[in-house]
Amino acid sequence: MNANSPRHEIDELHLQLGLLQTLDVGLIVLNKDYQIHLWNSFMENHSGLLHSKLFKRNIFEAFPELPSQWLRHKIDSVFLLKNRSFITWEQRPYLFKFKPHRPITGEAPFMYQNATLIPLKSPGGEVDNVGIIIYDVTDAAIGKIGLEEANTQLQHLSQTDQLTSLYNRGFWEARLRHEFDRFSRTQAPSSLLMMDIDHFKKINDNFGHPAGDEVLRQMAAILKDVTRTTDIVGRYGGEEFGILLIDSNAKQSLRVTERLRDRISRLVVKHLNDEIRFTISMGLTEISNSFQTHEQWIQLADQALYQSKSNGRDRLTILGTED
Ligand SMILES: Nc1nc2c(ncn2[C@@H]2O[C@H](COP(=O)(O)OP(=O)(O)OP(=O)(O)O)[C@@H](O)[C@H]2O)c(=O)[nH]1
Repeated sequence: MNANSPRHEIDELHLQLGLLQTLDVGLIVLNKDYQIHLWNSFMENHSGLLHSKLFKRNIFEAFPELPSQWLRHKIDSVFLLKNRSFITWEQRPYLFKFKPHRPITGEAPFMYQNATLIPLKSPGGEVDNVGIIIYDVTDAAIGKIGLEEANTQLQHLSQTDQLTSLYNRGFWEARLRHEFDRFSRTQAPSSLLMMDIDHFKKINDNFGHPAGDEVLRQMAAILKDVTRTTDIVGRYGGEEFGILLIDSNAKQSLRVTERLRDRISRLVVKHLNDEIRFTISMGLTEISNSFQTHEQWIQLADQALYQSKSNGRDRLTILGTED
């Protein structure tokens, strides 16, 4: 038989496809009408549908759940451009919703898949068929997703104060520095509010450390409550907190300090049989071009807080808005 005869080509193709049948990947061959010409044993095993049942059926009719418009477009461009095309699980977790089958991937809800679309050329250079190879990448995908989740959790832990769930000092100060740098470009006002619970040591001494912790937690919850989600709330030290009020000048920030004083004055922290009331002192400073560094901004707000303390506590002092 002539090596280039159609009969020989088909035999050759069958030989190759026979080999591919044994591989642990899915293989589908489609013609230009999206009719299935090959559905290998991997696909049979995972779909529960035999090649003989699917032979010459339009793949989009046989699998209406496929993203038909998108996949049709992909297949068409492989026919047209005669180039390979790739689909990764990160783009779409799967093409065919198969159950995961490996014990290690017990937590996977389905088989994650990568796919390669290959133009199958006849010796004349025509592309009459497209092969789709489906790879089971569930283990790799689950590993990567797990790693990303662990990283997010780690990142959260490294930014957050355990007791109050506010930003910890390091992260809060980094955000403040960022805002300070941004100000030099935008000149958008922000204000820094530093605050401290009055006579907190007495709360610990009189009611115990766990009661003190509860006071800190409830104080933190109020801080979150009276601020916008864009404001940056942090625990600066033991019983000292800082809030970066974004896009608020000192005058606008007074609405927050008033709300805060009102909420704290009505707060009664119940712990065991005790009812704990407390007050806070505050220092407020609007950002200014006169600061060379963000530390100077913190220093002035801290100085304002210190003045509130030395003038009798339970009050607000504003410093540094005259320029
Ligand atoms: N319960 C509890 N106490 C803390 C924590 N961190 C710091 N403290 C306590 O906070 C207290 C701070 O006391 P001081 O700095 O003397 O301030 P103060 O008693 O609030 O007095 P003024 O600030 O002058 O009104 C100390 O007793 C610390 O032990 C914490 O995480 N939990």
